[in-house]
Amino acid sequence: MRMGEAWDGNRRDLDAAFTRDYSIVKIENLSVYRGSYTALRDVSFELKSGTNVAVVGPNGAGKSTLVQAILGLIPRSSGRVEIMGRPLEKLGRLRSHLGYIPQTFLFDRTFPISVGEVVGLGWQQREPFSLSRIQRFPWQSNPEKETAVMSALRRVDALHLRHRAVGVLSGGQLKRVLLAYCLVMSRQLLILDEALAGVDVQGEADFYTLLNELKTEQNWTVLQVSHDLNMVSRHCDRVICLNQTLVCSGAPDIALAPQNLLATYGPAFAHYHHDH
Ligand SMILES: Nc1ncnc2c1ncn2[C@@H]1O[C@H](COP(=O)(O)OP(=O)(O)OP(=O)(O)O)[C@@H](O)[C@H]1O
Repeated sequence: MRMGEAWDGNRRDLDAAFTRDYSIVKIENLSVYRGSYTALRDVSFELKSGTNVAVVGPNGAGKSTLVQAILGLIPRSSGRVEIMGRPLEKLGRLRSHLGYIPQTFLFDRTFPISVGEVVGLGWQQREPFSLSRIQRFPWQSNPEKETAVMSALRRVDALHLRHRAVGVLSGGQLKRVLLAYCLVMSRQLLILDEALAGVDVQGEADFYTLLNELKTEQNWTVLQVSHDLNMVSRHCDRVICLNQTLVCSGAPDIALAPQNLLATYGPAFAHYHHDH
């Protein structure tokens, strides 16, 4: 049973998504202009259910642009994005099955909201169209939600932070809390955009281990932008090398082979590789 199992009118789509080799994301000929600049050109790939896929590439390669286009946060110039078998524009309530942890999570650190309350924001009722007691009196406590929040925080080893103000958390603690926010409801796809930037080496390794455990338990498909090729090669199933266009993709030992890294990062990589 997946944590935070949710009611959804699109049950058939979800059942399909639980089976292996189901296509969670399908990108066809995606191009994105940012102003007059072509940030992404003619990118196509598919993500299968239950895989942990990294997007790597140099600064300005279009990695965040790709993630934002998949989430529908920025417009596409051309091409098609399908999520769970549906065009992005027709995702409807299935959108709640996407979890996203951005590169930077900017908020007012003096805002008085606790960790438990933040995670609770990710929880939704099972029957959204019925006027339940909770919807009529949203300030009243909801035992189902409390249980879901506690079990998500426990799973990311952050239950002890539950009553702490979110503004006082360290970078690593905040990332765990955001992961709990994603975990409190059933999700299919988790997108992380350099989510571990600024987290120390041990924290990063622990987070990757936790992410892979959750991927197996929850059958999450994970798409993560990362600059840490070492972590990527150890923890991801597939790697997509991007530099404005898709340079290559495949298992880490193939995609991260020196000739592919040279094609992705250019001569600067050759110097780096030589010096280390
Ligand atoms: N809002 C914007 N307006 C105009 N150009 C932008 C905008 N955002 C990004 N760009 C440009 O699009 C290109 C791709 O940027 P993007 O942030 O997707 O790269 P990235 O691979 O995520 O880089 P990094 O590794 O540095 O985070 C860059 O040349 C960037 O300058």
